Amino acid sequence: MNSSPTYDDPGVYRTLLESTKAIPWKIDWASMRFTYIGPQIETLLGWRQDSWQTVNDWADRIHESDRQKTVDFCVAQSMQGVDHEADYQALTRDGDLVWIRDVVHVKRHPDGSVDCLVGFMFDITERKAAEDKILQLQKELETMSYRDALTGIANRRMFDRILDVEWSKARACGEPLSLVMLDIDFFKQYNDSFGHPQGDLCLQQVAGLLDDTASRTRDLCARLGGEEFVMLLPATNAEAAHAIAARFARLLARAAIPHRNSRVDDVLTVSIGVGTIVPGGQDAPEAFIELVDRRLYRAKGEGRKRIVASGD
Ligand SMILES: Nc1nc2c(ncn2[C@@H]2O[C@H](COP(=O)(O)OP(=O)(O)OP(=O)(O)O)[C@@H](O)[C@H]2O)c(=O)[nH]1
Repeated sequence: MNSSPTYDDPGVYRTLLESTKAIPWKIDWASMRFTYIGPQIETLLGWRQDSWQTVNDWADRIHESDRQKTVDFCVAQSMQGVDHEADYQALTRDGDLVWIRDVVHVKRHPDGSVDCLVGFMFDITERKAAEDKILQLQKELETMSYRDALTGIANRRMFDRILDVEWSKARACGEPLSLVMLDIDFFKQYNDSFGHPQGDLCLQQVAGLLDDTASRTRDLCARLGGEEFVMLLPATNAEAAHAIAARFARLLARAAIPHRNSRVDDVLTVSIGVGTIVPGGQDAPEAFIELVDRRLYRAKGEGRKRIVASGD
């Protein structure tokens, strides 16, 4: 290996190159051998400077999950004479991994054929770790922004998104889509008699029962806000939707959550509106939600603790 750089003023350039954190290198294209690599490589990866002889030494020290695609990419770009950058994980002598960004300039002969490659390796481990952290946080944030913080089930935002998707699917397949909307009866009085923290626990319990009720993979339970919940039931006809609403009411009755200040029972009850639609060209999800909501409020008006599944 010839480790002396071939520059006009080797002394100055050498000092500059070897004092940067980036690691300079040069590969002769015809022989595929390193003609130079900065001594800093030993500090970064542990491999001695004179152990970098051929491109195979470079390829062998790339983690196997990145090796083939990095080598293929760099060779293809170099053959086309295109400057390029490659990010990959390099293996240190101790078996650790370091993220490297290799920035490569392709030097060509006057006839256009490749003469040599010159480049810099940058240690981007910290940057990658920060990027990974940001991605992870973004994912968490996205998940959180679709979940109701109190109950852990989907929130209104998620419901709106899924409804859009299921609506299109139902329209395309001519399938029925059902909604069960429910609201706890006299929940203000529940909070007043048991306190807000107990009210929160009660909402969590109701959410759990909803989850138990609508168990098919495409079913979605969501908290729309306050003490109002919804079950979105794809490929479910009116009869089945009514049966599911009734099943929830049964599960809630079995849970027998005491509610001494309710005016309809001595346990927690709900009022429920149910609707089913096979969406056609003119139908809009908003109008369907409003219809089911009106049924829910009719259930309230007609005495609560009941299911209304028909009428406007
Ligand atoms: N504990 C708790 N209470 C909530 C939450 N969100 C809304 N509420 C309460 O739910 C109650 C809803 O009251 P209303 O809209 O009057 O309804 P209601 O008392 O259930 O009466 P009806 O629906 O007519 O049977 C209010 O007292 C709100 O403070 C929450 O996250 N936690």
